[in-house]
Order: sequence, then structure tokens, then C-alpha cells
Amino acid sequence: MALLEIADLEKSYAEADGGERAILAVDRFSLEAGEQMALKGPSGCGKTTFLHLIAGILPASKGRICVKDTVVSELGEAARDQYRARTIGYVFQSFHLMRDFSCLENVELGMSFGAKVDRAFAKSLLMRVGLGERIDYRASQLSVGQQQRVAIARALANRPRLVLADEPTGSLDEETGKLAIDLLRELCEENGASLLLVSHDRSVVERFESRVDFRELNRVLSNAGEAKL
Ligand SMILES: Nc1ncnc2c1ncn2[C@@H]1O[C@H](COP(=O)(O)OP(=O)(O)OP(=O)(O)O)[C@@H](O)[C@H]1O
Repeated sequence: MALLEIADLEKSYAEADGGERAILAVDRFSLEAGEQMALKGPSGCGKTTFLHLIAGILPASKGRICVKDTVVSELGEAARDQYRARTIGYVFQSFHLMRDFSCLENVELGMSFGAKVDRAFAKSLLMRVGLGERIDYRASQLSVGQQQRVAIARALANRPRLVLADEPTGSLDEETGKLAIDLLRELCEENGASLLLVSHDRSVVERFESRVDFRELNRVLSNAGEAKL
């Protein structure tokens, strides 16, 4: 059963001269419940914009985004914030942790917009990512790889149905990146979340059975041709 269904999605940005620039046009896209998919594509092809639309961070210009029973593309900003807090986990390339907060506080922040804080679950997530000994360390006291593991734990903290990961290995060396992806995939599977990951790194994308080239998906690019990328 599809968890995420997209139809005739378009996103344009306003330009300084008052015109609009089309960034993204995706006719059809779907992700099954429990599926783990990687989207690949070079810098600037619209991957982050696509994830932001699905997460409800940005409004669509046209078209329909449906996640389970929620038609995200019909929601106003406040309702999209609520939907995101309930339904989405997000892993950023640069982690977006609160540097002066402890690991535990950072994971609990992933819960506090959605549900009441479940400290036992936050601790269990940190133990699961191998940071059980460091729950009281501040984020600024962690290595880069450890920070990404806190970010992965935080993304699962609200028990999301869908985890979106935007270049999650972009700040990590190859080996640490590989471990982070394995951990992310295991945690999504254990917690019943689907995973949609975007990356320009072929070695990351090729480890997913389900993978799509975003240049083929995004009609703005396939019409323009690769030469314009
Ligand atoms: N707020 C904005 N206003 C105008 N244009 C934007 C805005 N945000 C992104 N863009 C443009 O949209 C295009 C796609 O950007 P996006 O960040 O989605 O690409 P990406 O594939 O994720 O790239 P990267 O891998 O470098 O992060 C780029 O050309 C970018 O300049």
C-alpha cells in the first residue's frame, strides 16, 4: 500500500523581476509503506526542494501530495507544521543539532512539537545508535559521526511514518557514512517507518534496491537536458 503518493506536483520560485522560475515538475511518484528508496541527482537538481515539499516545509505551487490519509498539498502552514511533527522524521546533511543541548535534550526536541516527551524512548534510541554512555554530553562535545547518530535518533523520536534524509552522509567520511546509512535503515525498519533518502553520492544510492534518478523524475530537468545542470 502506498504511504506517499504524488501527482502533477510543481514548484516555482518567485524571481526578482516578478516572474517565476519552475524548479520542479513531478508527474507521478509513490513510496510504499515500509519501502526504503534512494533518489540520486547532482547538486541543484531540486532534491532538497522535493523533500521540503513532502515534509510540508514548503507549499507546492500545484499538484497533490498525499501521505497516508493527509493531503499535505491542501494544508495551510500551521496544519503542515502539525502534520510534520506527527508524521515526518528529517535527517539533514549538517545535522541541525542544538550545540549546547545534551544528546538526550536534542532527541527529546524531536518529540516536543508532536507528542509529550517520552524520555525512556529517547534514551532507548540513543542506546540503539551506540550513544548510551553519552546521553548527557553536549552536541558540541561529540565527533561529527556521533552528531549524525544523534540526528538519526532524533529523526525517529516522534515515531514517524516517513523519514526523509537529505544528503545524510555529506559531512561524513566514507566509512562513517556507510555506518550511518546502515543505522538509519535498521532504525527505520525496526520502527516501521518508510525511508526516502536523497544523495549525489553514487556509492550511497547504489546500496538501495529501490532507487530513482531524480533527473528523470523531474520534468523541468528532463525537458531542459543535462547540459543546463
Ligand atoms: N528559496 C529559493 N528561492 C529561489 N530559488 C531557490 C530557492 N531554494 C532553492 N532554489 C533553487 O532551486 C534549485 C534546486 O535547489 P535544491 O536545493 O532543491 O537542489 P538540490 O538538488 O537539493 O541541490 P544540493 O544537492 O546542492 O543541495 C536551485 O537552482 C536553487 O537555486
